[in-house]
Amino acid sequence: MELLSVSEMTCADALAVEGGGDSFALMQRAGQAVAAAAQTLAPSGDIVVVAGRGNNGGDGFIAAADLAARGRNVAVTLLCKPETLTGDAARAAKEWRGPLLPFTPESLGRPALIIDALFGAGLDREVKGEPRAMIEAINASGASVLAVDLPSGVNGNSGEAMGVAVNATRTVTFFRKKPGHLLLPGRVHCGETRVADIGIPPRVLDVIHPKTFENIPEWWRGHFPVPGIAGHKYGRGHAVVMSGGMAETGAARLAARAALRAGAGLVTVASPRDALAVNAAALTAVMVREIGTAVDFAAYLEDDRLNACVIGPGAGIGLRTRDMALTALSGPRAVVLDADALTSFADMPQTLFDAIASQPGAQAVLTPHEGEFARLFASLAGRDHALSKLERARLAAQESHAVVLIKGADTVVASPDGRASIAENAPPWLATAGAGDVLSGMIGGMLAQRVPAFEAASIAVWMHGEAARRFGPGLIAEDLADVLPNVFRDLYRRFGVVL
Ligand SMILES: NC(=O)C1=CN([C@@H]2O[C@H](COP(=O)(O)OP(=O)(O)OC[C@H]3O[C@@H](n4cnc5c(N)ncnc54)[C@H](O)[C@@H]3O)[C@@H](O)[C@H]2O)[C@@H](O)CC1
Ligand SMILES: [K+]
Repeated sequence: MELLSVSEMTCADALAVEGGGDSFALMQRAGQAVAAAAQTLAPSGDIVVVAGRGNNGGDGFIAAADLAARGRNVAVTLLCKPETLTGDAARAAKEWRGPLLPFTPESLGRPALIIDALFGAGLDREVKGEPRAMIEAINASGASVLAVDLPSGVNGNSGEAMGVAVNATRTVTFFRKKPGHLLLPGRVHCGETRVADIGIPPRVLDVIHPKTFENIPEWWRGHFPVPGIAGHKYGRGHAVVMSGGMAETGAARLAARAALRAGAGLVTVASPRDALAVNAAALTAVMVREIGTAVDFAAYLEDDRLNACVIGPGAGIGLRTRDMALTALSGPRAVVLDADALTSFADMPQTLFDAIASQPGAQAVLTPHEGEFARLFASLAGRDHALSKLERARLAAQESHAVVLIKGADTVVASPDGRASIAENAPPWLATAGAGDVLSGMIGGMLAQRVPAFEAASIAVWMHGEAARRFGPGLIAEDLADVLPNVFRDLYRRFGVVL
């Protein structure tokens, strides 16, 4: 579940070799894993291996030799002259005694399977010229495509397509996935990604200390909140969700209901007077409390059982929301700032960041979508094309001292301490009005249960995606909270919690 950057993967390889391994043996196992995957993907028909000049191509040669030995009809097309290959790739190429075709799109012919071994972790610039024409031909071929390590053209760290990238049916990577397998558009280019064990001992991770994780239950299970048998509702915390004015109360109610479903012991909607009746009429298990001004809010928050606040959904942009957020941040409680609360600080982000930094025990979570991110972190968003979503989230977390969650189909959560998670379970139909309000409420619910901010946000992101996936197309935001009990039930089973 750890994700390794390209340099961390190089380090893992080096540590495995230092620890008595052999780099060519790693390449052999990588090539054999590719050959095994090829057999499953295309049990019959011709195979063409498109090889580059680096070790990715080396893996391709090993796979070609292995598949030929299994009786498959295989040809290799190589980007350079074989005598210019060096190191392990040169050694792998020597094991190949089958046909070597010219590096032209015509050489592809009409195979059942193309093995893409052109570029892997070593891709370091835009793809142009002959490799570009070859990638375009692979994509137009109609054949199944098995990518070795990464679809050629996809940057392993950022998931960006560097000019052009192979559209793979399946990708086989080695030891651990890389961020580029999960971040968009890389994930789409990968097709289905599988990880092969090539004999790198997991203990190398003790030296590397990876800080990027696939957002899956196995990673956060140690922080998943399970109420104890002798528990009290106050033991599960009390979340407060700030409501906007009369015409904008729905978002806060969505968030409040989600906070309760996510497990908060109690949830209160803090409502301005004009919206009190509409909020009260529409809520049952969620409580309502009149809060007009930041002074009222501060007085209310003197009750230290109120341990998590959600401010932003439908809150309105401007001074009132800013004051409410700063009030929430002035004490030892967890705070989720979303939507309008983020935009309210667009002209004065430093005021927000200073307030978070001075918050005792700082457990703040900011949940921008790309537009809100650009308003709050203008300097990072301006360098948009230079920085990946993962890097932007990390830098924003450092700058704001908060956990920063950048939404999308590849939601990234980053902690000021450098850790980050990437989720890939959100279905396309989760992009629907109000889904973000539900997410901020779920994070509030997790925080109320005293889950640390980074894990609270990551757990909520995964459960939110999972709820949407289970409900299926046609989902509206109101449905999400009601699917959560099923998601909880399965997590309890998965974690061996007795129901
Ligand atoms: N390091 C190891 O021990 C292992 C590495 N393995 C394989 O090795 C791969 C990495 O090998 P390399 O570091 O040799 O890198 P690659 O094989 O990905 O590519 C490097 C070569 O491509 C060139 N190149 C990069 N971008 C280009 C572009 N846009 N246009 C044209 N040429 C470009 C570079 O100049 C270099 O010659 C991995 O992806 C994996 O497939 C596996 O064999 C497992 C073990
Ligand atoms: K590749």
